[in-house]
Order: sequence, then C-alpha cells, then structure tokens
Amino acid sequence: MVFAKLQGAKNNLRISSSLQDLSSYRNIDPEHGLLRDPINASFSKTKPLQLPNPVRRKCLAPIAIIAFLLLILFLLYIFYSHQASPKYYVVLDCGSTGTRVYVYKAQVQQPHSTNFPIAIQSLKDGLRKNPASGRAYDRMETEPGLDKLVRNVTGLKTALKPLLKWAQKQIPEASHRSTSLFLYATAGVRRLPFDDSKWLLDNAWNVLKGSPFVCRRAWVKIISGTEEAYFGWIALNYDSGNLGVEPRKETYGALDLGGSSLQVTFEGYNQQHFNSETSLYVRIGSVNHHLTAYSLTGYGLNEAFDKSVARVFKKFGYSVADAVKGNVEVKHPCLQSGYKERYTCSHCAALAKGGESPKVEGNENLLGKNEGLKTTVTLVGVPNWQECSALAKVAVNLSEWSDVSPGLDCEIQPCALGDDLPRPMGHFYVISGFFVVYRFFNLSAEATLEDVLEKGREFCEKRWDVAKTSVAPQPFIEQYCFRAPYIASLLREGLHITDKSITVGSGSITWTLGVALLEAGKAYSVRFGLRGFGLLQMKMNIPFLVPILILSFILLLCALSWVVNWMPRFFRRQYLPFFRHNSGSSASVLNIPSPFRFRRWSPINSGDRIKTPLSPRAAASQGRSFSPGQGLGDNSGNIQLMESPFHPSTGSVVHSYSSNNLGQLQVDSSSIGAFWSSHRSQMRLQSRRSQSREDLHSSLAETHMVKV
Ligand SMILES: Nc1ncnc2c1ncn2[C@@H]1O[C@H](COP(=O)(O)OP(=O)(O)OP(=O)(O)O)[C@@H](O)[C@H]1O
Repeated sequence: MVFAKLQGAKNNLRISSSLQDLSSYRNIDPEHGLLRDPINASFSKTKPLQLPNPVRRKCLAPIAIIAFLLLILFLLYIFYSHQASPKYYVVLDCGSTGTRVYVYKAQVQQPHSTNFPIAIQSLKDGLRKNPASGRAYDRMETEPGLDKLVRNVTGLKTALKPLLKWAQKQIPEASHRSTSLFLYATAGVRRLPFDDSKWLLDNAWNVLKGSPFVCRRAWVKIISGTEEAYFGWIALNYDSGNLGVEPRKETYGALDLGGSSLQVTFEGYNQQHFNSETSLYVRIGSVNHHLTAYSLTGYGLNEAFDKSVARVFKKFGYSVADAVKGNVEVKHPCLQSGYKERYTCSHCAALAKGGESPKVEGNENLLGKNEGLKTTVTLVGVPNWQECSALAKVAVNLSEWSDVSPGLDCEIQPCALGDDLPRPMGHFYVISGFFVVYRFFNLSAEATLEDVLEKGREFCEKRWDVAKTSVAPQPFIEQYCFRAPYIASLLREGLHITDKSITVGSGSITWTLGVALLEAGKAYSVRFGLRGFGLLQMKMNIPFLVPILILSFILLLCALSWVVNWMPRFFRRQYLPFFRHNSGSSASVLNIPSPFRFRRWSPINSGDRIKTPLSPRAAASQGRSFSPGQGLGDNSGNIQLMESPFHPSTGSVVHSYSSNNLGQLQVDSSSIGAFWSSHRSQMRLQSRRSQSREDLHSSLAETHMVKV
C-alpha cells in the first residue's frame, strides 16, 4: 500500500508539465512548499518534516501576521510614549543678588499652527507666597550671590544644597535620573578674576555631582551676557506666544535688568550700526529671526547704585586711603533722612583721588585703577530729589564710566551705548529689575515712567524709619529712591526708549525658561510638516532605538517570509529582487535566519538539492525515495533579500558643539541659537554671528546653525 502511494506520487510528478504549473505537483503544497503526503516522508533518510494540518496552517499564517503587526504597534507605542513623556530640567541661576533654582517640566503638545510644539511649565510646589513678604518673586532662592562665596566651601554648600533638595521634591523620583541639571552663573561671577570663578565653579560642581540629576561639568559654567540676553528673548517670546507660529508674528524685544547688568535683545538690526558681534540669526520653525543681543555690564540695579555712591565719594574728594581707614561718610542725595548704614562700595576705589591704590593686605586682585578693590563707607541720607535725578543720569551715561571721548550727550544719542552697539528698535518688554521696581511702588503695567518718578519722589521724601516700614520687608528698600529715577533715565536717556515702546513684563519671565526651552528642543527634535507643525518627529534615542530597530527588522523579515509565500505567482518571478537566486547560503544576504522555521519550496531556488518537477535530477530521483529534507533544501527555506542600502534613521539630533573661551573658562555655548528648524529632522543652530567676540564667538563661528 505504501508502494502504491509512492507510485502515485511518481505519476503525479510525471503529470506535471510546467514549472509554473506547480499546483499539479500534488504532493507539494505550492503555497507552502510542504509535502502533503506523510508516507513519502517516511522514505526519507533524513528526519521527515512534521507536516501541520492544512487548516491549522492556513489559520496560523494570518494569526502570525496579525501578531506581528500588533507587536510593531506595541513597540511603536512604547517608543513614542517614551519619547513623549515629560522631561524635567533644573536650572540654577547664579546671579549677583542670589542663587535661584527653577524646575521646568517640558512636554510635547499637539502641534498646531497657532501654538508651539513644546509646552513648558515651571514647577513651584510648596512655594506658598507669604502675603506679608515683600519678595517680588515666588522662587526658591538663597542669598548672597555665589560671587560673595569665593573660597567658602560651607557657604557654597549652604547656598546650593537647599535648592537641590527643593528641586528633588518637585520632580517624581522615577524621573530624577533623566532630569538635566544646569548651573549658569551671570554677571556677579562673570566679573570675578579667573581663579576665583574657577574655584567657585569647580566647587559647585562637587556639590552638584552628588545630586540624583544628570549633570556634567560643562553644564556648570558662566554664561556670557549675550547668551543671557538671548535666553531671555526666547523666554519672553515663548511666553507671549510669538515663537514658531504661522503666520509669523512680530516678536518683542527684551530688556532684562539684573542686579549687575542689563541685557538688551531685539529683532532687527540697523544698517548704520550693524555690529557683527551682537548679531544673531535664529531659525525657529520656518521663521528666521535676525536678532541683536548684548549685555551692558554695570547697568544692573545694584551696580548702578554702587556707581552713584562712588560718584558722591569722588565728589567729596576722598582718597582710597580715607576709605581704607573706614571713616568716610558718603552723603547720598537718594537716601532718606535718618538713614545711616555701613556699605561696601565696589567702585569707590576706582574713582578715588590719588591714582594708585595703597596695597591692601589680603587683597590679591588690585588692578591699576583700583578696579575690584572694595572699600567700606558709611552712607548717610541727605535727600535731594533734583540731585538724586542728576546722579541717576550720571550712572546711565557711559562716558562717565569709560574712556569714551568726547563725552556722550544723552539728548543726542542713547548715552548708555557705545558707538559700536546697535540702537534698540521695536517694542520692548521690560523684565526682572524693571518689574521689581514697578511692583515695589505698586504700579500697574500701564503706569508710565512719569508715574514711576512721582512714586520715587514721594518715597524719597519720607523719613527713613517711615519709609522702611511703609513696605513689606524685602532686600534693598533703601535703594528704591535711587532706582525710580535710574530706570526712567536708563530707558529715556540711556537707550532712547519711550513709554509707548515698553510693556512691563511679569516676574515669571526669566532667562532660565529660555535655557529649558532650548534643552527641551534638543530632546524633542521637532520637524515641521508642510503645514505648520503638521508632522512631529521625535528625536531618535539611539540606545533605545537600536534594539527596537533590530527587532523590528527581524520581525519584518519574518513577515516578508510569510507574505512571499502568499504572493501571487507573478510576484515570485525571478526578476523580482526577493527571488533572486542565492545558492550560497541558507540565510538572507543579511545573514539573519528566519526565526520561524517554515520551509518553502520555490521554483527559482534552483540549487543542487532543490528538485523541480521537470529537472533532470528530479526525474532521476524518481526511482529513489523522495526526501523532503533534500527537496526542501536549505536555500528554499529563506527569503532572498537583495543587498540594499540599509540606512539607519537620520532623525537623530545633530548638535554643533563648540566652546568659547572667555579668557577665564571654557564655555560651551552650543545651546545658543539651537532651535527647531524645518530642515529634516535635525536641530539646526541657526543663530549666526560672523565674528568672534568675548561671549559667543567660537560657538557661533560656523554659521551658527544647529539642526534640530
Ligand atoms: N525676591 C526678590 N524680591 C525683591 N527684589 C528682588 C528679589 N530678587 C531680586 N530682587 C531685586 O531685583 C534686582 C535684580 O535681581 P535679579 O535676580 O534679576 O538679578 P541678578 O540675577 O542678581 O543679576 P545679575 O544677573 O546681573 O547678577 C536685584 O538687584 C534685587 O534688588
């Protein structure tokens, strides 16, 4: 009976007359290349195949494909949910007045032409603002600024540790290890001698590296004034909803008044005053911005007051020797009557009579003109509004504080600006110190500079004991009599900006938000589609992506293996790449064997051991027992993939990293200008400044294009 069946099989082989007409070869399933007759299998010298039930086999294939698709969907879901999960950023702002910590939570939001694809939120849990407190900001901060803590390890730890502890509480523990921590120091540390600032940053790094967050030494640094200005502009225009939207919106300029310096950033440039060192090109979405950004050192609120003290010190003809003796009384017209306090003056020595400073023990940082030498004086309040206003103007006029010659006439030109700096243009948001002053005098955002002056004059006329209790406790109350005319002069005479060109910004706009946004932009690489943000493409996280790609590829091969078996015959022809003959190996050209151990018979796999119905050897073999193991030789069990270039995704972020040397520190300013570009899925640093300058020069040197 077995023999009869074998004869039948032989007959069937003979009946078959065409390579294509495989269905007539009845012992072989043309779809799956499997022997149907289990008896033939028993004649094989090799172990016969376990032949599945045809019905079960038919069901198995679609189930496998569906399972494959589900797996791919699952992997994609895992991948995208991983990418779209919130990211946290901790930014420490080390200013001259204090050190603050900001915690930001960034998330990709549904792209839309009228919104920005990244939503960022400042976390402030537990910062219940005390209504009795006069503090302008609800932020976690420590005082004094780091620049006062040189070679004071304990002081440094005390300044930083509570901030880190608070930040930890804001962020879910599971995200601590993926949270980036940055410490950026501004004007206070910027003006320190190299050794001092290096000591501060090295020791700050020692504290920070013990935190659970991700931090690198390069992220603990001094940022240049221009970087600070640029970050502030990003923060402001993000907050105002002007970034990356179509149709393009007008952006606002930013005037960010700190304790030591003033940052000026605006869109546009003046041909006549074009300065390559202050010029930045930024591309956000599909919009190009040509920015002008610079920082005016010494124009911050505290430093301006210090200059006013130095000016009075000079007026009375004191020498440094007098100051060193510590018995100098400075009668200041912007201090209320009854005010008398010790004050450490930073600029007094530089303006003192007598030229060279005396050698002061312990102070290694004496400069030729006493710059940097701190002297202690006694400030005495002798209020005089006219004199105070005039003193504020002197503090604003650059020619009083530099070698600019001839002296600048504030009526004719913005006298806070040297000839090399472009004049501000457009509408400005005045933030930080400006906001603090408006808030101190309880002025609304609509108040004019005249209102500020009026409030200042009233405050100056009060006796000190009355004045200091007329406001909630807060730092620097005594300085607000000076601050009112100072900010008015700074805007009007110093920058030639009028009331109608300014809006007072809220206290929540700080440059640190710009840092977090740029970092989030690197993390979530965003590509804009044809219409606005139609297409959102995530940044490829390489360590995460590679296994997924490999797994997907293996699964794809398996799926193709199935699909190929079910393809209409036309598609199996030899000229199609999948079916090119490859007799050398049982694996694909990529050497990835199918994890599914299905074997198939294919007429184009004509290796020696493959039998086709009309092949001479097939005919010759008729007298022998048919071996499925031979007939379905190794070659037949695999899909032949043509060698094709396999390109890993180009969706990864490419950043240009460069460092610039401030003469003091290596500063990584790669984040400058890094934002979302419509070109490919890469971050493109589009900010460009053509020449070197102290701050950003080398980081922006190569056309300042970063691909996102
Ligand atoms: N919490 C606060 N409450 C009241 N006033 C504040 C507060 N923080 C800062 N100020 C005032 O605002 C001014 C500017 O402070 P800000 O924090 O913007 O500057 P900074 O970062 O110290 O400056 P810089 O970067 O120039 O060193 C300070 O001089 C101070 O008078």
